[in-house]
Amino acid sequence: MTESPALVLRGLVKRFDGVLAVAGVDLAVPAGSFYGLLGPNGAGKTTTLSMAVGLLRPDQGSAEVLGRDVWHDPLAAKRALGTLPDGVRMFDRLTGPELLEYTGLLRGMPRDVVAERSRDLLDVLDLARAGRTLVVDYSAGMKKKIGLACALLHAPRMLVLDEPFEAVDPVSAALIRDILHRYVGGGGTVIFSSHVMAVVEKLCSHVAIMAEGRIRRVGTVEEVCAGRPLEDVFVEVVGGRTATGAELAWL
Ligand SMILES: Nc1ncnc2c1ncn2[C@@H]1O[C@H](COP(=O)(O)OP(=O)(O)OP(=O)(O)O)[C@@H](O)[C@H]1O
Repeated sequence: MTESPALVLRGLVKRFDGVLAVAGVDLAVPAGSFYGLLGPNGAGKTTTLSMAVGLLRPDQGSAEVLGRDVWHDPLAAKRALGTLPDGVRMFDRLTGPELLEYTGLLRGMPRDVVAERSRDLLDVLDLARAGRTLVVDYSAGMKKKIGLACALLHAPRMLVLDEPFEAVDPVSAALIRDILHRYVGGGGTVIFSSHVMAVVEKLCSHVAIMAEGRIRRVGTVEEVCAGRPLEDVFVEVVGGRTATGAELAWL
């Protein structure tokens, strides 16, 4: 792993209706790292990753992918990027193969390369048997997988994935882990958000824990955990809540 950053976020701030969702995020993701972004619901992970990939304009701050500013040089930055956004509508009135073809041609890829890679991705991600089913009729996990296939199609050097394991069955999750592991082994860089501590602990070289729009802990997994389970560190950082038994007495 080289230490020059593949993704640099500087002072990112975002407010929604005056409410701070992201309150000044700085992050340097080293090239060749496998980076996990953790945080409780509403911590600001999706907002941060959306600003990092050019989907949401920050109120302040900047994002750079492999040296290209996402907002000043968007084409170059996006060429180097594969993204799996959360909750962004796909062109889902297409079949999986049609969506991949559309995505590849939009990116200016040769038709035969798109066709070959699409076949590979649909096979590996077990989507080939969905046949002529429209993406709108896919299950939630299948939608994640076709989104991941679209992100990988142009073989980008950096992947930014929002909750890639959400709603995905255990067999597919293992498959996605293998694909990402190989991708990083081949020199790619991944940052992904997740709520699954075990996945982050097992896969990642680095981790950042967000809460209330700020990065609270950051470093290699060994540094952040210092010999403790990641879940314990996470609960300590974000502040755990336990039910005392008095709540929901009516239930
Ligand atoms: N489009 C929006 N309009 C208004 N508020 C928003 C919008 N998007 C996000 N927020 C708010 O910003 C905060 C951060 O949300 P965000 O989706 O980034 O969190 P998250 O860490 O990804 O959460 P989760 O783990 O639940 O997906 C939340 O308080 C959310 O309500």
